Amino acid sequence: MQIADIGEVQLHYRVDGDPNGAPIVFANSLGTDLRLWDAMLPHLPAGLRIIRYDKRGHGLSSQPPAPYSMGALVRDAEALLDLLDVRDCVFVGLSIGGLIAQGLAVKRMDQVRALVLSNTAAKIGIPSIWQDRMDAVQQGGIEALADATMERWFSKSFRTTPDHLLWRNMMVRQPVDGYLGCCAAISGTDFYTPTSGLRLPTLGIAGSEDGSTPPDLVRETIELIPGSKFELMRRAGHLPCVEQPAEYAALLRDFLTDIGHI
Ligand SMILES: O=C(O)CCC(=O)CC(=O)O
Repeated sequence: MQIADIGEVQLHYRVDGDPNGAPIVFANSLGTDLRLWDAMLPHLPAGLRIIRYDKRGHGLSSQPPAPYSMGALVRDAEALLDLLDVRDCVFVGLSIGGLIAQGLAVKRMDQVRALVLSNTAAKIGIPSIWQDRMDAVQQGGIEALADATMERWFSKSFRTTPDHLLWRNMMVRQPVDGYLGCCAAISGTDFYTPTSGLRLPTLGIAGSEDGSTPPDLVRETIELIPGSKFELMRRAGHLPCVEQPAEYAALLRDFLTDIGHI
């Protein structure tokens, strides 16, 4: 467990794998912390320097008051990678993590050599949906959204297993300011134009039962980047690295091999 003091906030992060290996960075979704990747990590190939972190307002990172801007979330990732002296990483971003990935790739070509945009889009939802969610949380806490969220996050079959309750618990334990702050950041973000200008190897991953960022939405963003590859994971929801960790890692391994990162 490590903490990076980047001035405005302190970010909790972890480094696993080979400290001298090729860097791969993971940014997780709304309402989750860096344990999102726990089950998938052991399936990754050897020789990678694996970095993951809790974005502001999540996990063990600082909890500044809401709202947050996407600019601040991108700056946090940028500062963490500078602190860890990371260049030419593969940045894997899931959902809001994928928005951070797009923003960082546009800003810091020296830090990011390739992208994995997982269960994400250039624009997620519309402001009225995010406002409704923020209103619900302000009235009833994150608990008020939890059951509906599980239906978007997980496939029908995964929801019949008790495992999904761990993720429900994780969601409702996130700081309210962190959840609200990130909702505001997503609501205010439309990366359609900057992402259209990206020219770097990109893999898109979608889940066939994703109720948050459905496959067509993910595909539309991936197709903005020439030469990108799109993979659909069947019988998976919004968090395929949880539901199908070995299959998810296999997609990453093939992509890392294709681009010569391993
Ligand atoms: O998961 C995210 O980071 C944002 C997208 C979303 O709507 C998640 C959810 O369904 O709660």
